[in-house]
This record gives sequence, C-alpha cells and structure tokens, in this order.
Amino acid sequence: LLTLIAMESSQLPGLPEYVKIVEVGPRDGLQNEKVIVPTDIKIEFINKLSQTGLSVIEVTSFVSSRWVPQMADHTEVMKGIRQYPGVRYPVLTPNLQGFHRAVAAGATEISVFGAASESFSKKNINCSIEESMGKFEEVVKSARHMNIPARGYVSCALGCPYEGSITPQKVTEVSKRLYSMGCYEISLGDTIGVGTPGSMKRMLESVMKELPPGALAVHCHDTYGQALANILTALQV
Ligand SMILES: CC(C)(COP(=O)([O-])OP(=O)([O-])OC[C@H]1O[C@@H](n2cnc3c(N)ncnc32)[C@H](O)[C@@H]1OP(=O)([O-])[O-])[C@@H](O)C(=O)NCCC(=O)NCCSC(=O)C[C@@](C)(O)CC(=O)[O-]
Repeated sequence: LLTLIAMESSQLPGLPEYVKIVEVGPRDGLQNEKVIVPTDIKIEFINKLSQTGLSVIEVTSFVSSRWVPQMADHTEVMKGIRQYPGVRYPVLTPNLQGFHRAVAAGATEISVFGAASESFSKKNINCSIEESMGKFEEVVKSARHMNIPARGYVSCALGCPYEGSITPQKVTEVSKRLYSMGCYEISLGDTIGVGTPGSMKRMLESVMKELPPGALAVHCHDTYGQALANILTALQV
C-alpha cells in the first residue's frame, strides 16, 4: 500500500522529478488482519521501515477498539517505536477524543479521514459527510493551535462499495472542504481498488481545478491489479 504525492516537474516529459511515498502498511495494511499482531512485532516492523529511507510512515489509528480491534494498541505502538530523525510518523484521528489520545501518546502529525460517499462515511465513522466535517474542523483547528500538521483522506474517490460510482464533483467538494479547513495534503483514496487510469484522470482533473497539485496525494489499493497503472496516470496528470 502506498500513498504517493508528486513534487516538482521532472526533465522527463509528464513525470515528476521527485515522488513522496507515505508508507501506510502498519496502519492500513494491518487494520483488517483478523489475527491480532502482537504490539512488539508492530513496533519492530515500524522500526525496520524507518531504516529503509522512507520519510513518512503512518503508524496507527486512534479509533475505537470496538470498531478496529487491530488498532487497540495505538498508544503502546506510538510510544514504543523509535522515532528516527528525518522520518515523520502520522496517525489517524477521527475526532477530538482520538486527537487528544494521539497527542498524549506523542504523535506530531495527524490525519483526518472522510469520504466522498455518504454510505461509506456512515459505515466507516458512523456519521454523515456533513457531520464528519464538523468533527474534522475541531481536530484540525486543535492541531493547528499546537503546530501539528494535519492531512486529510478522501475515501471512495474512484468508487464506493455501497454506492458504486462517485462523481469527480463530489470528490472535489469534499477535498476542497478538507483543504480549506487546514489540511496541508489531501490523499485521494481508491478504497476498493476499482479505479482505472481513465477514472483516475477524470477525478484528478476535477480536483486540480480547485486544489494545487502539490497538495494532492493518491492512495491506491491494488484489489484488481490496477494500482500501479493508476499511480502512473496520477503522476502524469
Ligand atoms: C469514529 C468512531 C470512533 C465513531 O464511533 P461512534 O460509536 O459513533 O462514537 P461515539 O462518539 O458515539 O462514542 C461511542 C463510544 O466510542 C468511544 N470513542 C469515540 N471516539 C473514539 C476514539 N477516537 N477512540 C476510542 N474510542 C472512541 C466513545 O468514548 C464511546 O465509548 P463508550 O462511552 O461507549 O465506552 C468509530 O466509528 C471508529 O472508530 N471508526 C473507525 C474507522 C476506521 O478506523 N476505519 C479504517 C480507517 S479509514 C480507511 O482505512 C480508509 C483510508 C484512510 O485508508 C483511505 C482509503 O483507503 O480510502
């Protein structure tokens, strides 16, 4: 699982010179594993990732353990990892409760996570898109007061497991709200991997009418083997 953001333009036509990788394995990779991975193994995994040259590693989620049991040890993981110089360790925070717990555990960067699909928002974080924006406003405002950078995810940017197609306009609208409230980077998630190079291009062209390309990332799941093609397209748009 990779989240990529292209920076600057390259000598090669259509390809960027530099690509930022946000490693999300310890969080997104593990969150759906049925067997609970022991905390010390997670810590060792993250410490090893830190030694690979990655500059951003998403560590865990400060969510409800009833909803995501695999992330119940968020505080122990956050406190237990070795934080290497030059590496950032963001965590997911859906609301103020999660944010305060994350900060208490030593988090110095956070992400809020919304959706462009009403049904997905309800199933994932138990509230409507509108309600989620209110919660995220509170989190991002508190983060800004503490000089903690905030990212924003938009799930279902290329399709929803419950609603099917999602319009690029809806993705643009949600992205714009997250950016306007102070998220420095918006990660557009192909949550169920149904995107194609064509739908990726259409969605990004819409979002890029409202947001600077440098503030955009893509988060591609490889469910149908399309992630690399979709990422390549995103780098070229
Ligand atoms: C958001 C909630 C918490 C709302 O859950 P809720 O049940 O609506 O929350 P609530 O405010 O009504 O409170 C109910 C109980 O939850 C507790 N609670 C309330 N907030 C927290 C918190 N932060 N941490 C721990 N506990 C919390 C709260 O204290 C209370 O406890 P009780 O009084 O009943 O004992 C819940 O729906 C949840 O935890 N959802 C998790 C969703 C999740 O982690 N999904 C996976 C990540 S998103 C993703 O994978 C997509 C992404 C990012 O990768 C991009 C892509 O691929 O598209």
